[in-house]
Amino acid sequence: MADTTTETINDEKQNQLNLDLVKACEEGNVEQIKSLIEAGADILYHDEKGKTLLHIACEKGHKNAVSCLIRNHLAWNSVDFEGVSAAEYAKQAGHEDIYQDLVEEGVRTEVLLAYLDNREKKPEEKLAASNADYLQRPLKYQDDKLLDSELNAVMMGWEAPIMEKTAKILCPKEGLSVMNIGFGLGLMDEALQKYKPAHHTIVEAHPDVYKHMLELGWDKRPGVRILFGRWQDVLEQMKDRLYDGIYFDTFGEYYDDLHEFNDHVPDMLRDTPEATYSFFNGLGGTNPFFHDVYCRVASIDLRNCGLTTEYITMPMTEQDSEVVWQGVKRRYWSLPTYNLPICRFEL
Ligand SMILES: C[S@@+](CC[C@H](N)C(=O)[O-])C[C@H]1O[C@@H](n2cnc3c(N)ncnc32)[C@H](O)[C@@H]1O
Repeated sequence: MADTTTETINDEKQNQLNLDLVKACEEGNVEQIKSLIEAGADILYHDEKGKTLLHIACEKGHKNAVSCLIRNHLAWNSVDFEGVSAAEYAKQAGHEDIYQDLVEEGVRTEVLLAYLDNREKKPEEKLAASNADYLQRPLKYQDDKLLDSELNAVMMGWEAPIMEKTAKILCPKEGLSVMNIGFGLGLMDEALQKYKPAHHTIVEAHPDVYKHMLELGWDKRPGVRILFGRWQDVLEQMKDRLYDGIYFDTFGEYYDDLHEFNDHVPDMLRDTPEATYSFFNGLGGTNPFFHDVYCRVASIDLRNCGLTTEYITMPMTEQDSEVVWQGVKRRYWSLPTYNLPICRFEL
């Protein structure tokens, strides 16, 4: 049986080490931080609100302490129990340089992880399980929403200004050739049609959405061709022509899938300075820090495909009211701005 007196002494010693480490982080004393970690202080220590050592160092503006904690494997994306990242603590306290350092750290880690992850995955594992699940679940169109059977919002009407602005950039004049992956509520496709494209391919995988498209007569619209199937499965048909504008906005897929799609874009986008690719930039849509990291990661991935990315920032207000999210399981957007990606061939 363990000796309770010894255990109490050990607990007290551990507590003291942890409190000393908190103090060292508050003071930004890097030498002290290092020696306390070596002495066994808990780098994963957090308070009752989930505030980690990284939050403390960020809030106090101790740049060197932040990098020391990261070098000692404290996660760059640590969040408190309310989901607020350490980087946001830095920003809120006016330490923009630390915020940017953490964005850099996040980008480095994510790019590396994505590379390692992709290298290790077999092709069949890359088929996102959640996309297959999603495609089997029934959908319903309700007011200005498209919902799945678990009340996840596949698409919502508040995104209309994003779709309209993007469509105008993708199809700036009549007679162009455009492609949209993911019909949803048809907001993007309606917006593209306003600019009278000569050719308009729509790729859609969900049978309920496809049925809805046929009911609305999309298959009879001039210049429109519908490719029914997962984009992964109809790539060959998608690639049988070139497009001046391409938009990607699917559901139940991950960043990996977007990344994989990006690799195909140069084969389909017309080789002109105006030809544009864009995608729904919902990555990290409920956390400004993760969103910033993902915007940078996406630009790096696209640069590797020979495309430059510029983000146009749009103020977002429509999705602010609680009423908009009534009846929806999860609020997937809460940022005050939307970063609309414009990706073009590097000249
Ligand atoms: C977010 S909605 C698109 C909304 C659309 N941008 C609009 O303006 O209404 C996503 C759409 O992608 C479709 N989708 C999901 N996975 C897909 C895949 N792998 N290939 C093609 N379409 C897919 C969904 O069925 C859904 O209709």
